Amino acid sequence: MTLLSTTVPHLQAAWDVHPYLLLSVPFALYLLISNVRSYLKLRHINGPFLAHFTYVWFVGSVARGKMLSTLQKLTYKYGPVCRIGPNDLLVGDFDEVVRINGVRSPYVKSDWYTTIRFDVDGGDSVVSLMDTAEHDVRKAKLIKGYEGRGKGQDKGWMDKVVDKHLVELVRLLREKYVKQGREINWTNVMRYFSADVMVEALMGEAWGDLQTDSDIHKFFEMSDYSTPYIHTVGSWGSLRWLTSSWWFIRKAGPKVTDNHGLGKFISLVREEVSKRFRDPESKKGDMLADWISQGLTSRECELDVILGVIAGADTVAVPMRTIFLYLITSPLVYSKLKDEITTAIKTGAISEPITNQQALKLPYMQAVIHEGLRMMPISAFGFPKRVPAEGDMICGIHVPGGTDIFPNNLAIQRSKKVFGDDVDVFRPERWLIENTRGPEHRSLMVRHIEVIFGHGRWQCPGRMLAWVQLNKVFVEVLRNFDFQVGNPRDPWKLGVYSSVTVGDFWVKGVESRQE
Ligand code: HEM
Repeated sequence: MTLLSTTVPHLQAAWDVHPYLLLSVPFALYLLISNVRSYLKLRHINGPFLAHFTYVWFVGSVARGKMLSTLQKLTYKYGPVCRIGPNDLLVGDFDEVVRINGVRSPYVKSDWYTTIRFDVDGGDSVVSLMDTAEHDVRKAKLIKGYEGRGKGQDKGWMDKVVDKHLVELVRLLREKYVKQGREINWTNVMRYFSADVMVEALMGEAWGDLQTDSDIHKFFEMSDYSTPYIHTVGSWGSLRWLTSSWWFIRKAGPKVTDNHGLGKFISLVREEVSKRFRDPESKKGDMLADWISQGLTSRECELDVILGVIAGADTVAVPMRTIFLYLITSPLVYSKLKDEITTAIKTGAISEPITNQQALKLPYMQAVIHEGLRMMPISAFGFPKRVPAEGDMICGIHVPGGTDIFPNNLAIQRSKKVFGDDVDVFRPERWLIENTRGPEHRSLMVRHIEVIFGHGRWQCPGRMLAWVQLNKVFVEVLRNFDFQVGNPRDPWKLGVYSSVTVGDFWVKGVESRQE
């Protein structure tokens, strides 16, 4: 009673002078307690000092866009398990990442996935569906269409979709650039190619980015500025509940009334989907036709077609740029690959365009693609999963329930145990069977590369379409042209926010076709 009667007048006086200061006391106490609780939860796991208490370290590192070198330093300093946030660990052990993401794993998606929501009306595509059972049901309906096994998709469907745009790509390179002696914006032509492939595969007709050599709907303009944003916000645990709330998306997200970007693109997809639901027989043999026949609702179709373009366009264009830079700046590798392609043409081992099956039989080209993916893993770290309530042992360390686990793709792809001591060197020869410890070892190497597509029930359903494009594009451009980098001093602008972005990448091409 005495304490109360002496304290209240003091509080009253403080309130009169500094009301905001007084209000900030409970907030500061809350922050202090929650930081201490966060620290204690994972205090036995090493990582950068700030990462133990706040998201400042993680957010700052992602926003700088230099995640490749950051992850490399972390891996050397802290080993396979490292703390990168108050509730977040990075795991670079291949077996553990495969186990965590396995089909029977009790792990669930981290709420990081909600940052990939884009629908102003509150719908989820397969990737942002948080409930595992709902995700699995949706994915089961999507998978055949994605893999070219759906209704109306014949055996050569994927080859045909890709070939059509390869022909267009070679035409564009020859007519607009090589013949005129103009430098090629490799960033753009690769993304126009993969976008046209993706849109045609999904809805039966491409936008025509390649034909017009332009970002027709300014889709990439939107994705260029949203990629750093999504990754930065996604790494800020306490901010993402706000930015992924339907309220926020409705206020700041894309609108179907927009005349370009994601909003415009959403309205185009809605139009096509509603047309197809009115007349399901109007187009056959694309992913959408299969999904309708699988019983997806029109809302689900809309959301998953939109996701397909977002997930499948620039993702494939990234390795078509990164592998290409490694290739054209490594003369010994370049000439060996050219020789392999020339011999295959002369001996009739490959058709024009090359088929996916034929490409799989070109050992040096397979080596170049795998090594290029290894050097630059498209996303430095993978999508996080949440440890089940009872906790788990990861690499022999106890990890409490509720912790988010990010796969460290870079560490997996630079594993010295699997790839040898020179892991930081671009050396496709390591993939040739005679240089491996035999077929089993080579297949282990391949599985290490494939973690870039995720694993288990969450694995990327578009990876076959991605491989078919990668397997064909280098053969088709190299059988026609020779290339050199436009600006050897500063060949491109690279950003690694987890996803890799490549801008300002110019190359010079000359005719090299021998009839
Ligand atoms: C080299 C190119 C690609 C890479 C590296 C890649 C990588 C990934 C990754 C890491 C995931 C998430 C896995 C997880 O949740 O743990 C994913 C999911 C997904 N990807 Fe890809 N992807 C690529 C190309 C494509 C293409 C071409 C398509 C479309 C044809 C596509 C469609 C999807 C979809 C729909 C999902 C969501 C799957 C689910 O939630 O179960 N991706 N991809």
